[in-house]
Amino acid sequence: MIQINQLSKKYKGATDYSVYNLDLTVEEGEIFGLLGPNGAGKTTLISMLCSLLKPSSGSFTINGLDYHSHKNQLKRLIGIVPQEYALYPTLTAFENLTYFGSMYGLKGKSLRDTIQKQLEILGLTDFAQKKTKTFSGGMKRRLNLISGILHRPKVLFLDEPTVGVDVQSRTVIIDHLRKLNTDGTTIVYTSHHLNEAEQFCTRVAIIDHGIIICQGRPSELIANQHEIRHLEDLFLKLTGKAMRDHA
Ligand SMILES: Nc1ncnc2c1ncn2[C@@H]1O[C@H](COP(=O)(O)OP(=O)(O)OP(=O)(O)O)[C@@H](O)[C@H]1O
Repeated sequence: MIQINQLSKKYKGATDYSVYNLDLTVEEGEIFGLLGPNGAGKTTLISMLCSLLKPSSGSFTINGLDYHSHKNQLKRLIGIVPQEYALYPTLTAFENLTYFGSMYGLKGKSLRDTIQKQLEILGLTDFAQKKTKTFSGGMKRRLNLISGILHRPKVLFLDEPTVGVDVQSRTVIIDHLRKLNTDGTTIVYTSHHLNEAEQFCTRVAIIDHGIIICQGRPSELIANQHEIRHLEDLFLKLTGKAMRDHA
């Protein structure tokens, strides 16, 4: 489904690579977790896969399509849920979603029905006509999710979709992502919630300094290590306890 070959990114003026010669395959139907400390390169990688950022070198295909030759086809195939809220604060929830739906060529009754259904599943029906600037963090995260899935993408990229939300919102978001996956959407997501990733992902890759240092099924990665009971233990063992401050 996703085939990444020797993908690298060095930002303009930077001395180091943020992603370096990265090879990775994600199979159709997976829920794949990209895990790593702050500054590891997760957002950089996901931004390149969403075609929001140009790679310095290397290549990737999604469903056999390469960005350079099939840009428009690829854009329809994928959904993006960015880390920053992609919402217009002075528009209502319904207006925001109508705008995002129209960007994917959706319109009319079918778009309105899809929006209403998604708002209902994510518990936002009563707030459809409210401006999003009045929403709590959890509500914005749920709305941000809907904006990326209205066109029923085959592959969904999510950058920290549950950051800063309470357990209730997180449960609704994860349950909905599971349902989307069961219905045929391949999911690639980044998170700092290692317990969540352990439960949610079919496979994970731990990234540090732009390089994959370990990948596999969470249960197998844990079973293969002595005195490691959870993904978080393995994560700390592999990436260390030093903080990763950068500016
Ligand atoms: N626009 C940019 N210009 C220059 N350097 C950047 C830019 N964006 C990110 N970086 C650098 O690239 C590296 C990887 O950053 P990235 O945001 O991809 O990490 P991350 O794993 O997503 O981190 P976090 O968990 O904090 O979101 C960091 O060293 C960061 O400082």
